[in-house]
Amino acid sequence: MRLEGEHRRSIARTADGKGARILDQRRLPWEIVWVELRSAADAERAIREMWTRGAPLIGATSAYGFAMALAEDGSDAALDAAYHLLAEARPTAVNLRWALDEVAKAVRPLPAAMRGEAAFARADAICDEDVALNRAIGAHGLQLLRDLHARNPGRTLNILTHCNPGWLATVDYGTATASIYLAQDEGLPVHVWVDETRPRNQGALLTAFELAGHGVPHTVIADNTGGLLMQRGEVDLVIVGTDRVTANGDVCNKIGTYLKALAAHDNGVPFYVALPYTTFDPMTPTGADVPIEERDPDELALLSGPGANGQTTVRVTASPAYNPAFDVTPARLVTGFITERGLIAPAALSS
Ligand SMILES: CSC[C@@H](O)[C@@H](O)C(=O)COP(=O)(O)O
Repeated sequence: MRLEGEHRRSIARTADGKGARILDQRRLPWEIVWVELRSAADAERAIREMWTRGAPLIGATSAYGFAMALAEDGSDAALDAAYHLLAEARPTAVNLRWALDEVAKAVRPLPAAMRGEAAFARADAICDEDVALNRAIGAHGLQLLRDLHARNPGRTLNILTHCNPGWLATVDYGTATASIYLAQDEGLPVHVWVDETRPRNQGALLTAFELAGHGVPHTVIADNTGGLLMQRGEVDLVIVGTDRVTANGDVCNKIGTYLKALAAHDNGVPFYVALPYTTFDPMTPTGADVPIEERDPDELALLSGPGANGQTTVRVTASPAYNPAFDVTPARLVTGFITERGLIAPAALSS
């Protein structure tokens, strides 16, 4: 199953302009189901329950949710209530608060009756900008891939990624995947090792779906496999996305990213983080200061998927489970940040 078109747009305004349309990512890759969000409460639920996810897309969804609330009631009280409702939907991705602040900044000076339309316009602009940012990140990452390939032109370039840093996590292109899509489009031989990304399997379900849709050769691996592949020289570089990079360059991303960075460091494999400026958080000093989301242990204890008679769920442990959703990779393990402005060394952030 695939979605066609250069611009796949994982979020857009509904036809009547009063809501937002998202893909229900809980059902991918088995079914493509678009859902209409009609209120801030709908948007908050979709973010909290991960119908929609990925740092930039969470930001875009919250912006539309905020706009829906303001279209209904543009008063200061309604503005503050919607801001807080949405800001608390998920704690780790800084893009959520960034997008809400952008909308609030745009509408606060306006009379209540004008705030709804202005908020929708700002949300649209946030989405358009996200596409442009990812496209620019992709262009810089592509140059990096070309340079690495030129060192060993006879070989396929093996890239390892974690979680879903793709167009499903953004409005289009993705952060880490943008350069991979551009490389594939220009005929550079690439192959992607896709970490399954337990417990929610964003790699096995979402990244693999995206790469297949774009015709990129890829292989899903268990989360524990990357170290072995790196020792064997079968990974040329790692590119991941991020939910927040703090002032000192620490990288908060999906749980398991840190272990990949350690293995990459030990094996001399370059470890890159792709992100737009909206994911930098200069107000938070270090990764230790980032709130790490803890999710329902049943996400770990239960496995679900399509069975012979519809959706099947099985329990895979009889013991208590613990499910922190993100970890922190220290800046010292990061080779570079791939941004819309080019490559940035972690040391450059704190200098
Ligand atoms: C745009 S990519 C960066 C991250 O948002 C992505 O890798 C990630 O960790 C997403 O986590 P999720 O919990 O699925 O929202």
